Amino acid sequence: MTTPQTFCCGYAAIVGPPNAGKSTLLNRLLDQKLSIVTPKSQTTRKKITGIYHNEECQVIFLDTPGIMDPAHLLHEAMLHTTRETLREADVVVALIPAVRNDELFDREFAAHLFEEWLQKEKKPVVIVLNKCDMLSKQEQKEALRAISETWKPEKALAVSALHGTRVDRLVEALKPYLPMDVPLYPEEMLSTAPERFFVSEIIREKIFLQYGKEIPYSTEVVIDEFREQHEEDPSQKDLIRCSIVVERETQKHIIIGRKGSALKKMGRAAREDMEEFLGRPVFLELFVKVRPNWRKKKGLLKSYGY
Ligand SMILES: Nc1nc2c(ncn2[C@@H]2O[C@H](COP(=O)(O)OP(=O)(O)OP(=O)(O)O)[C@@H](O)[C@H]2O)c(=O)[nH]1
Repeated sequence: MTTPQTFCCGYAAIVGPPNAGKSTLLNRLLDQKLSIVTPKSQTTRKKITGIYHNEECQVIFLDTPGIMDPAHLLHEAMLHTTRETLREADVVVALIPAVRNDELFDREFAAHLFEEWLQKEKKPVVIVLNKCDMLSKQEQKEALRAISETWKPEKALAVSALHGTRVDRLVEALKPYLPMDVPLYPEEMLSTAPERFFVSEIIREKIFLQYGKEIPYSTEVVIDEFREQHEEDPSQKDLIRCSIVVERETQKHIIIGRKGSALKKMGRAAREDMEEFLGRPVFLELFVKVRPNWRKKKGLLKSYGY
């Protein structure tokens, strides 16, 4: 039986620079694709809660948008999300990617993360040096030593989120900083975000994967209708109607492609993933809309949930 004396449960925020592997780590920890992963940076725009369970603890992970210099209002809203998420956390996972050059990791970023973000919040910090598959054992040790000596986190460990190396040790490292409490969520629950959120994230992922240059960054995905009808009538598929919002007409043409071919290809890939995620058939309708400069407009950002 779980009692507050034997069980711990709390919030762990995952922070780091864009492309550090935060989403990959979250998906690996939960053994499920909850957060979108692409080789491009800044794919994560909103906070995603993933819930990890074992016999001794429940860790509610909060993924955050990557920390970077804000270029417009959307970036500022993303950084605001990161700041708010840090405040909610009992413990912080600071994800620092290893790099294969003379520095082993980005020292300048790590200094910025600690000095401008983490020291102000005064939360316990576990440093995770991710992408350690890119470094030798010796280099990993050197990097961890340099990090520990400079910023004195509660703990520092090297993992590879991509390959799953030492990811299980992270939960052990976090446990001492979680309050003793009963689980807040039932065991079968992997996230508090609704299905429609994951559906829009799947479309965003496909856009990031298929289109180049500024297109993914100028795009927002809005679910206009999510009609769950398959469960009641198995001859029907669930209907998902969705708008892809871009900033310019030229972007709309690129998204649609010649005779609709690009949109069709992207829609097919998204629908296949959605069906796998939801475990039921989906009819997906996509519309492309132009909303000039949506990333700079407060009202529109708000209506998109930022
Ligand atoms: N070699 C290596 N690559 C990794 C590892 N973890 C993540 N990656 C890659 O790094 C890229 C970025 O991963 P994400 O998980 O999307 O990174 P993120 O920090 O969530 O990115 P943002 O959405 O920009 O905040 C992807 O191409 C991943 O496959 C790792 O342990 N080793």
